[in-house]
Amino acid sequence: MLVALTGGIASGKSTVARRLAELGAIVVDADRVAREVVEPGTPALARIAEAFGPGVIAADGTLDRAALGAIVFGDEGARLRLNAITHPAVGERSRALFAAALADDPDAVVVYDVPLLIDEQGRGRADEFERVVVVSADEETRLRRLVGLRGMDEAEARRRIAAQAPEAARLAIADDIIDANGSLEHTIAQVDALWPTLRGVGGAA
Ligand SMILES: CC(C)(COP(=O)(O)OP(=O)(O)OC[C@H]1O[C@@H](n2cnc3c(N)ncnc32)[C@H](O)[C@@H]1O)[C@@H](O)C(=O)NCCC(=O)NCCS
Ligand SMILES: Nc1ncnc2c1ncn2[C@@H]1O[C@H](COP(=O)(O)OP(=O)(O)OP(=O)(O)O)[C@@H](O)[C@H]1O
Repeated sequence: MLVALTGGIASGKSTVARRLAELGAIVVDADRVAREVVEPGTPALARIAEAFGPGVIAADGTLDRAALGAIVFGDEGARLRLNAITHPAVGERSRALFAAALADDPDAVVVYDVPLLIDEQGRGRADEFERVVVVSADEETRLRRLVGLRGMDEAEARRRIAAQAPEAARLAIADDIIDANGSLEHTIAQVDALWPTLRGVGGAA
């Protein structure tokens, strides 16, 4: 079973993914894969340096994430150029990880924690997955978490939210919705109720 877990920034995807892992899922984290594919020496990092200039490479040769973030979250064209470099590499590496997990255990529930499953055109990569779970939280809730819990500057938080598909577009492709506006306990309880249906027992799969 291959499941996509998506949601807007700071909706609570990682929190849900962590719970699913505790319950037995194998989680592949797209943000983490996106870091791996731009490590020093990778073709993607070389292309980023070419496209955005030496200012996005730190003195130690790693990607200066703050510098690149400042460019791409304020400029849609730049963000799409970055996506065009990173997304094929992230997709390829992620698919290899899914295949390895399923080869190891064909009954595994593999969960792909991915913020950008859908794109401006609609379904994006959603059709690659048997189930799409959307973690849903209002924009104001997400903004409060970015500023209050992660210490992000409010303007930066608004720019990041605006750089993603609207909530309605995510909800439109959901097979299952986890409402993450409430308490953590409420979120976890919904994950626990969802899990048997992903395992193919105790409900519609
Ligand atoms: C721009 C970068 C350097 C900023 O790094 P930073 O450490 O500040 O953020 P991090 O990578 O932890 O991402 C945090 C969140 O930002 C959002 N986000 C990241 N990249 C993008 C993007 N291209 N478009 C919209 N939202 C994005 C996601 O919700 C993500 O969970 C980095 O996000 C990046 O390289 N992005 C391009 C790769 C990508 O699309 N990653 C998303 C998963 S495929
Ligand atoms: N009801 C809730 N459900 C989920 N998370 C909650 C809830 N209430 C508060 N939080 C907090 O909100 C934050 C959500 O962050 P989390 O990393 O899970 O989001 P994310 O969607 O993975 O973000 P990103 O797109 O940046 O990776 C966490 O600090 C979590 O503890």
